[in-house]
Amino acid sequence: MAGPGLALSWNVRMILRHNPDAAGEGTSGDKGLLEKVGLAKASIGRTEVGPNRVTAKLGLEAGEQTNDDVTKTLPRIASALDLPPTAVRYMPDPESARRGELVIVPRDMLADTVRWEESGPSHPGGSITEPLTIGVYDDGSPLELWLPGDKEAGRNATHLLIAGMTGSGKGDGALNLMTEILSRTDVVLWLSDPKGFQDFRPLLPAIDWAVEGGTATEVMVEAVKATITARTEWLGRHSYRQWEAAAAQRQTDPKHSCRKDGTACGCPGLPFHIAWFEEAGVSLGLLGDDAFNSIANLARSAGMALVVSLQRPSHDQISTTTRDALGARLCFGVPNATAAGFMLPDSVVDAGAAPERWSNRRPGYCYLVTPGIPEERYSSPGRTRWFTDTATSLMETVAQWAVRNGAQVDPVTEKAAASVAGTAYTQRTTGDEDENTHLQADGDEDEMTGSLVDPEDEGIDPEEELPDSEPGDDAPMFGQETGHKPSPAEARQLFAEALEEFESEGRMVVGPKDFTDWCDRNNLSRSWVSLRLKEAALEGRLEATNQTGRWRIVPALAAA
Ligand SMILES: Nc1ncnc2c1ncn2[C@@H]1O[C@H](COP(=O)(O)OP(=O)(O)OP(=O)(O)O)[C@@H](O)[C@H]1O
Repeated sequence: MAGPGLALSWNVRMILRHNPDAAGEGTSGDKGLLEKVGLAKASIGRTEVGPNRVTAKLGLEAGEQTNDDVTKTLPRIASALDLPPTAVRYMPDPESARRGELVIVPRDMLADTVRWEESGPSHPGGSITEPLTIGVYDDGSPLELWLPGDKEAGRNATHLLIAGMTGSGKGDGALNLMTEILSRTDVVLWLSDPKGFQDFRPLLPAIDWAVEGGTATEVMVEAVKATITARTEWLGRHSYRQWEAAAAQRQTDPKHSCRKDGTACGCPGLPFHIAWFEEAGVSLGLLGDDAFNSIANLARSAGMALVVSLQRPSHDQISTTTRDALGARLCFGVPNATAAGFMLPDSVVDAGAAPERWSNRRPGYCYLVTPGIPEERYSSPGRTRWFTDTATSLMETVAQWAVRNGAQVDPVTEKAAASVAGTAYTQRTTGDEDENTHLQADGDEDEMTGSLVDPEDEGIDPEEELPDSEPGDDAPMFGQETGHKPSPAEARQLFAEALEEFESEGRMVVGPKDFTDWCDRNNLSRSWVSLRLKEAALEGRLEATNQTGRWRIVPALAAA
């Protein structure tokens, strides 16, 4: 039975308000269309028409063609219908190699930019369990995601990987998400941003801990590791199989008591926790994939999510293992199909997703692959909202609101972070104090790009006997008096003082390179420092990190 609903091209034209008959195509138009694109023997079944969406069941001739053939013809279908390539998608039926559904979204509803301040946060004062709305899909429905899991909704907790090339609108996309997070009442945010909070400055007051610079990020990662353990333990003790909104509140339910006698314990709640690593190519390069990986795998059961943003989604920035451990992806325009393939699952690319077609010409356009959203949606483009200068004052308002009404860090997370980061955490400054005193642990640009092991130190054998420095070995070359060479006991004392000084400055991860000036001042060699660092680790003053030659200071000052 042929009805008007059966003709794809007719419906597409109707939606676009073109006169269907003018083109000489009525309900019989589909045959011609399919023939033109090389699918002559395919048949179109039930067709549904929405305000800006036509979906049609497609059946291919048995044994002749497969769903892959349809995928290949998508650009030609778009051409035949005179639509942009991203307007046509195909969802293969997982049960059949020759059936699927063609989805056509004729009008690009994303072409008009939407300013963020026109709508502002979607659920101000709500819970992080409500959807985080970051824009719209091309059919006008909300573009949203969740970070915490929900057993009843059948949704897993996830981390998020955000990628896009310069100018693709990744920065504004991040602001959409961050303003959503900060307008909820049961979540705490930590942020590492090597770009000096360029995009996020108005929101800083609401961020519990914000760091820039390589060493400070290392410290934050060490703190995240420690909090994972403490938080998982807390959730277990309070009988939560995974984090849920009730965990963030004071524990008044006997079902979630840590007391043996089964009465309500009244413990303070544990807000959801997000650790956000901007331009993570830098931090990943510094920290190594393994460190990130292990964190990503364990954090989800601790009521924590990682948000990781990357400019170049490729193997040299992040391993496939880490990428997969992160789960959800938000992909803005990318330079080429390889980058798209790295970010999006094959099935999503096959269904028509092609972020390389936008590159940086369509800022804000993105694909979102995330738990809780039906897979058919993954290949639908969305657009995040635009942040202009006029958004700043509303961002500041959101931040001020969050300072008063948002979640405070809980004692469990706070203690675990302080036990590792010491004063770097306990004396952290927030944006509402002094903009210029943010923890910039080293401010050393070089440090941001390369290995943390100084090339000069790479060859050092830590097992080597303590070398006797030759006189003059460490003396300044010109114009300064040859300094006094400290005795071994003095040297150790100076070294202990140096560690205390690093600690008081919040520089909680150190290596020989950090002692360069100190060596010059004290007439001691870097190889002596390397050995002394190792000894200090044996004594418990330092602890090894995942990076060779980098040591974490075990806080003494915070504990005192
Ligand atoms: N949804 C949007 N609609 C319209 N313009 C947008 C949108 N999102 C971002 N833009 C604009 O596009 C340009 C690039 O955006 P943005 O700076 O966020 O890109 P980016 O990917 O973060 O680039 P970079 O990595 O260089 O910071 C900016 O001028 C921004 O205002």
